[in-house]
Parts: sequence; C-alpha cells; structure tokens
Amino acid sequence: MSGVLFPEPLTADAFRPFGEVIEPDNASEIKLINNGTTTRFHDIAPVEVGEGRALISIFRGKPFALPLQVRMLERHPLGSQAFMPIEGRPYLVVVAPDDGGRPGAPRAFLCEGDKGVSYARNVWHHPLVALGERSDFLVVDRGGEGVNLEEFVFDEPYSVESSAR
Ligand SMILES: NC(=O)N[C@@H](O)C(=O)O
Ligand code: NI
Repeated sequence: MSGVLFPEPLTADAFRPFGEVIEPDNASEIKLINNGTTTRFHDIAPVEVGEGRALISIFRGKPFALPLQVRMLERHPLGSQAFMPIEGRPYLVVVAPDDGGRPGAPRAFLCEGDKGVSYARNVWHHPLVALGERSDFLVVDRGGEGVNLEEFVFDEPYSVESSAR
C-alpha cells in the first residue's frame, strides 16, 4: 500500500489515538503555584518507561522539505517518546495505527513550533522531521536495557505533499 499524504493540522483530539499534543490547552489540570507567580499546566502526557529510566535529550534535526518520501516507520515498544520544539519552528509528524504488527494507514500532521507531541508507547511514527531550518527539540524518552526500537520499511514509499495547492 502506498500513496500521497496531505498533512492535517495538529490538534489534541485528532492526535489522541497516537498520544498527546504538548500544549497548555491539553493539560489535565491548570494550577497556580509558587505563590501565584507561576501557572502549572499539569500532567499533559504520561512518560512511559516501564523498567527503564526517563531520559531528557536534545535532538538537533536537519531540515527536510515537502514533498517527503516516507519509506519507513518505527516504534518504541518499551516506552513513550515526547518531542517539544525549542526554537519554535515547524515540523512534520507521521504516525500510523498498528495493523497486526505492521503500520496501518499513515497520517501526517503539520506541527507549528508552539506545540509538542508525545508518542505513546509502541505507536508507529516517523523519526524526527524538522521543516525548513535545522531546529532543536527537547526529547523525553526511555533509556535502559532491552531493545526499544522496531522499524518497518514499506514496499512502496508514501509521499507527504504540501497541502498548499
Ligand atoms: N532514534 C531516536 O532516538 N530517534 C527516533 O526515535 C525518533 O523518533 O526521532
Ligand atoms: Ni522515535
């Protein structure tokens, strides 16, 4: 199966089958803390690490442009993986439901630089795709023993096209 994907806008509801959008409006609770000087947008997404440990890293993504050929997807069976843009630049997310141990129909989301994504454990996704310029992302994911990467290569690539027609 292959074809053309047109990126959808990233919204919490649309993305929820794959994880959570990291943005203030998607917080489970909003609390004033620090004597009212700070607002805590609480518990936006769980960090799943199983028996491992949570890692904080910075990914410096080289820029891609559309159309993008999606030849593979990956997933992390032992933990979640969250990406938050540090420099406010756009990026592309490609995810897919699981279909009997392989990716089902992929979906692409065009993400503005003010929102992050957290892939739930074992969700098929494309590795980081920064758009336009090199950009840094804060990444929270799982470290420790065990194989935490499964990859699937499509027979035919999908082409992610710009929605602008
Ligand atoms: N390999 C690695 O740490 N990065 C990927 O998991 C990714 O989703 O970018
Ligand atoms: Ni990943």
